[in-house]
Amino acid sequence: MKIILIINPKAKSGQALRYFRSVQKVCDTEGIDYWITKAPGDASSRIQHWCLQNPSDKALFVGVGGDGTMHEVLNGVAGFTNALVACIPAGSGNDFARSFQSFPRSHESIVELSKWNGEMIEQHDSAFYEGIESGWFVNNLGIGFDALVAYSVNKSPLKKWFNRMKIGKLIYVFYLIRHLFTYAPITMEIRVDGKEKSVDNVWFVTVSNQPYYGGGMKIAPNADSRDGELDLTIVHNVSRWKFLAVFISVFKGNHLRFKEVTTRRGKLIHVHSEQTAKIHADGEEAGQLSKENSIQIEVHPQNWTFVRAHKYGS
Ligand SMILES: Nc1ncnc2c1ncn2[C@@H]1O[C@H](COP(=O)(O)OP(=O)(O)OP(=O)(O)O)[C@@H](O)[C@H]1O
Repeated sequence: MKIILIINPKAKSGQALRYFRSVQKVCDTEGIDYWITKAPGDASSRIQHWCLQNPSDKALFVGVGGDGTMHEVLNGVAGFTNALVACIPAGSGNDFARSFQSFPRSHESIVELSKWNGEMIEQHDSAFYEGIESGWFVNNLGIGFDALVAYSVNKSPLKKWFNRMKIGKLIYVFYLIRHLFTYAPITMEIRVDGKEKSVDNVWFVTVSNQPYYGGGMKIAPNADSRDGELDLTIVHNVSRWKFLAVFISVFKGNHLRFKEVTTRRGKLIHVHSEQTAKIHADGEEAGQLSKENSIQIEVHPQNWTFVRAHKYGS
């Protein structure tokens, strides 16, 4: 079994790279391979290439970065039975690591990984989305306001500054408030396992495979990546000020008590709108909804293998 660290040098303004430099010698001694990604998308394509070139070998791909890095690792291993996944969280939000027991950023983690004996394996669900763009996600996919916030955060020149001040997670709140007073909610037709409903004044719909997003907000407290279903959270018909209250309550997962928050659960989801809305998958840009297209999201139960750490690290 090969163990390969996938290091995103851009994650949390270089945190992943700094960690890797501190353990590079241990990797060399322990026989752990490493790839430093060269650009967005590089991790997925290199993993796919490795799996195709080595069909009779197995590899454990350890993402060293944030949720964008884990999103790329998952898109790389999808469909390959010779690839497993682990995580050393080194990003700004690290929502993946809140639900999937990851390795701490330590020298010991590298040693533990090198001695890994095939135990601590778990099967988890992921989901495939198809609209203008298509791909896999493992945390959540959002349409509407939350995608707009995610786009702004990803493009923001302020991200470095927030990370340097050690308040990286607050950048989501910053852009939330910025867009709060200008965002125009839209009507969406939402079909869950064949049951369709038209919902007016939707701020956003989030489809979750695990509870967390946006750097620790518990958007779908009941989501479980092993139950073969996706959890929808729909925020609609809410005034701007109440929306702020709803959003603040998401940090603790208390938003479900608001009548403006509807939840549904299912395996196959379609969303359509006559108006445009941005889409994110695991916080990464994933196209947009418009009247010419819809998006379909389908859960694929237990289709990837995770190697968890003995102790939690985030
Ligand atoms: N070599 C690279 N150069 C530029 N961007 C890269 C490179 N490798 C990966 N990326 C991109 O970097 C982006 C950010 O990575 P990631 O999400 O892991 O870190 P983060 O934003 O700090 O953490 P989080 O998503 O947990 O808040 C992702 O969109 C990923 O595709």
